[in-house]
Amino acid sequence: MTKPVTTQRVNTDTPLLHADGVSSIRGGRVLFAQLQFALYSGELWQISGANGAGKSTLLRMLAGLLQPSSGGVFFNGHKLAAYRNEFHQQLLYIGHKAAVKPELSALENVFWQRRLGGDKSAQLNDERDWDVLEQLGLLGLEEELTGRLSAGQQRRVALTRLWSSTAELWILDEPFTALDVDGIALLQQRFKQHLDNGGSIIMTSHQPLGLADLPLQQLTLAPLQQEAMSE
Ligand SMILES: Nc1ncnc2c1ncn2[C@@H]1O[C@H](COP(=O)(O)OP(=O)(O)OP(=O)(O)O)[C@@H](O)[C@H]1O
Repeated sequence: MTKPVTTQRVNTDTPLLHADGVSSIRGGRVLFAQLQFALYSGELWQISGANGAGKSTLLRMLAGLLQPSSGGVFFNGHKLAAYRNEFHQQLLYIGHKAAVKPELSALENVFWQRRLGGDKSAQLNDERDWDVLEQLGLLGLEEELTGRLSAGQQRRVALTRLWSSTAELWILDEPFTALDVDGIALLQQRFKQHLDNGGSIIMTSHQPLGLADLPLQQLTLAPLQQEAMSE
């Protein structure tokens, strides 16, 4: 079982997202229990913990992709299940896999990400997509099949969503994976812009983050003595 350890903060406003007493039991193992978590607009949270501690599981719960074994997740004070459409309009979730279509070019991936993100005006070869590719250092690779790009280049294609989306809440599983030093700096700059605009971010990362000018808050899933439980 793991015990949540969070930093202390005092804020009386309604959180943008909060988890109230959530627990996860997977394969008869308690990953976390009675977890309390609240995220407010403009905040950046890092969820850390050992391999298998339940970080991805918690992110998927917070993104409404997985039901907690007990407890609930709330967006702007509304239970997710009853507020799904509004929540999805404000959510950008990127899982730990690259989340790109390998059989499409980088440019096609960026287009489809924009279209599937709800932008009905999006067109293939959109100037905005070229801008995003340029910002991510992907110019010259736009016609390449994404599956043939390197791991870091594929990650950059996946992360273009952070440049084209208008979602308020980003939930990102290991976004820095495979990025080089320049890629990490680019992503940190984008985080800062998003937070300065009042956006919020929850992410996992195994790396200690050098986010000196970003107000990082920590939630650690720490291992406790395991108890056998049924799901
Ligand atoms: N679909 C599933 N069914 C049963 N158990 C699962 C399932 N998915 C994950 N688990 C288990 O839940 C535990 C937590 O997995 P999770 O991916 O959340 O860990 P993590 O903290 O993100 O790990 P890592 O740092 O390695 O990415 C693991 O022991 C894993 O085997």
